[in-house]
Amino acid sequence: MSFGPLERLRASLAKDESFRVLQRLFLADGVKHWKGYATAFAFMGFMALSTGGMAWLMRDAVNSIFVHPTFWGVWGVALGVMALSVIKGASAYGQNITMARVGNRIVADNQKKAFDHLLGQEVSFYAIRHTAEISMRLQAGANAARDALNLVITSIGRDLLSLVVLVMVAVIQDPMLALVALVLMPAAVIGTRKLIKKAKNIFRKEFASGIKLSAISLEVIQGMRTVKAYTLEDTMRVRVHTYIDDVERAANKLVRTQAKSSPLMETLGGFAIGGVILYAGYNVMFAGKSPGEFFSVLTALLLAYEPAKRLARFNVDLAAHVIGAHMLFELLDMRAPEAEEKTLPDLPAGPGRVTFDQVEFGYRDNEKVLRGFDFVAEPGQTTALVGPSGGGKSTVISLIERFFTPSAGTVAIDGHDVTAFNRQSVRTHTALVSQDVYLFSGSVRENIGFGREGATEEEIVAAAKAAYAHDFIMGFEQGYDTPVGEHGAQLSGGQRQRIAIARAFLKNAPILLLDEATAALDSESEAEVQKALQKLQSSRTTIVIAHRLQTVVRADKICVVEQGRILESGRHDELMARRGRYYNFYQIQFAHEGEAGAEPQGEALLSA
Ligand SMILES: Nc1ncnc2c1ncn2[C@@H]1O[C@H](COP(=O)(O)OP(=O)(O)OP(=O)(O)O)[C@@H](O)[C@H]1O
Repeated sequence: MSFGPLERLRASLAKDESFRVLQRLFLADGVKHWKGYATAFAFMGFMALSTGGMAWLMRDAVNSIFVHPTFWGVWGVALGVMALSVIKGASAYGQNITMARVGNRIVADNQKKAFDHLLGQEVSFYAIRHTAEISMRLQAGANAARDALNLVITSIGRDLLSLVVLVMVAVIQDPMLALVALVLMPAAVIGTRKLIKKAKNIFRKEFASGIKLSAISLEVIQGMRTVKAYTLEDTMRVRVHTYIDDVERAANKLVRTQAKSSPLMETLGGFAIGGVILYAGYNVMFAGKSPGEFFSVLTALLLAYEPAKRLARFNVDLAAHVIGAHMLFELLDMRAPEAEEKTLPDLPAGPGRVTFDQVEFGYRDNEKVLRGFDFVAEPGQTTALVGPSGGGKSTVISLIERFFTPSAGTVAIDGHDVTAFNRQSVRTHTALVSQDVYLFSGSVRENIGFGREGATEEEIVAAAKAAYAHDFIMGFEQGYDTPVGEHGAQLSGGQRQRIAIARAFLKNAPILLLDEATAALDSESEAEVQKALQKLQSSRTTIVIAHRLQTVVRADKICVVEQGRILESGRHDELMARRGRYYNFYQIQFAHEGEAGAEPQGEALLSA
């Protein structure tokens, strides 16, 4: 993976980043849901007060049983505790439900926001990032954003409030007694600080290993046929197991680090209770104090124990969520060039004349793929691009689609430089059938229907007929409702291609871009599709890339593309007469036919 998520996280998650991530979370999501959080907070307040009330009642419980036993006193205290427990139970329920609903909304909002942002990214964004990393940021990142907010709210609302109320109860009952216990509290919190840094590092490692694991397992599953065909099971097993072991190791390390806060708190908590028993026992036995206060403080302490423990671990737990939320924010902060240019005007409608003027382009610095590329594709004509593999033919189509932007020169449609218009409007002028047909899980009908929103059943069927797909679709038991499977896996290569052609026909755009669009068809289907294409071509600009010369001999213009330039162009006969590069290709491709100039029948590739 070229991305190196661990390195990026380490570099960007600076010391005060936790604070900034939290601040952003609160401003972006917390404020928006303030009503939900206020409700949850109110429930937590009730929880804290009822908990404090219980501790308070312990004094009366002990005194009314042991010191001044009265019938009504015992009843009063018992009913009081029951009433408080009902309030506490109801508040806990209310708080959980409210927090969960707000939390789920935050996850959904963030996922929508992140997904919309992904739609606005350029094609090149996806070329350098693994699907697993993007989906991890989308899933785990949104969950972490919710968990970070919830942790902060519950820590303040439930734990801190409970602690404050309980401490107040203890202080009111016996200030000295409370003091003895409270001295040890800050020590526990300070003790966990060292653990936080360690936990953050481990979290980062766990995330990075998790991304790698899901990336490699996704690849292996998707490439299972290749794995099996080349008996790569053992190689892949070793690879995947290594990553699983890494994740396991990080998880174990994390648990060890987190668990370190427990003995600290247990010990210090025990010391606090021991101190209270010593001091209070001495007071009750020798200073004549009532045991009620002692029990009340002890109960307050015991009840304070859990929230205090959680608060001491607060920072350690928060570290994980902050790192996750940071991953989501990183995704949201990346520029989304396609979304940003929505303000650019729409490309005006026109016949669809495509021109390239001295276009330079490279995917990598210092590696030019197109060099001074000049090219014209006229409306109503078919222009074919032929030439050796890697010459830059598909790149020409990518530039017309504005998947990439030239570094110099101009790509224009009807004389308008495409970079001056928003990409969506440029793409409404084009219908693309590329080498790798991509079908989405769903029915045949849906997949053809993606060509044009709101297309009628008749239009879909007409497009399928034109693409020579109707007959095989009707051969399926479920007809147009037949599921195509993941990436169209339940169809043959030729069937997938015909569905993609039907989709492009349905789009009915002025510029038709066919990149090896009929390569997977048998000769008979190809001849039929070619006939349909010829009908369509009369009213639009068609640009065809083909390795099989059979598909292009009738083109209005054939351009030979090699090393990012057009070497020669013209009609088949003209190029043959010129006896140049095209003539050579032709000779090589049809060498087995014996004589040059014979009608092409072979399917050899142009691989000179
Ligand atoms: N996304 C990409 N990132 C980096 N380099 C790329 C990318 N796509 C293509 N290239 C490189 O650009 C060059 C031209 O590729 P292109 O796909 O345009 O060639 P082509 O003529 O269509 O080849 P083919 O006939 O094999 O499909 C090749 O050297 C290829 O390695």
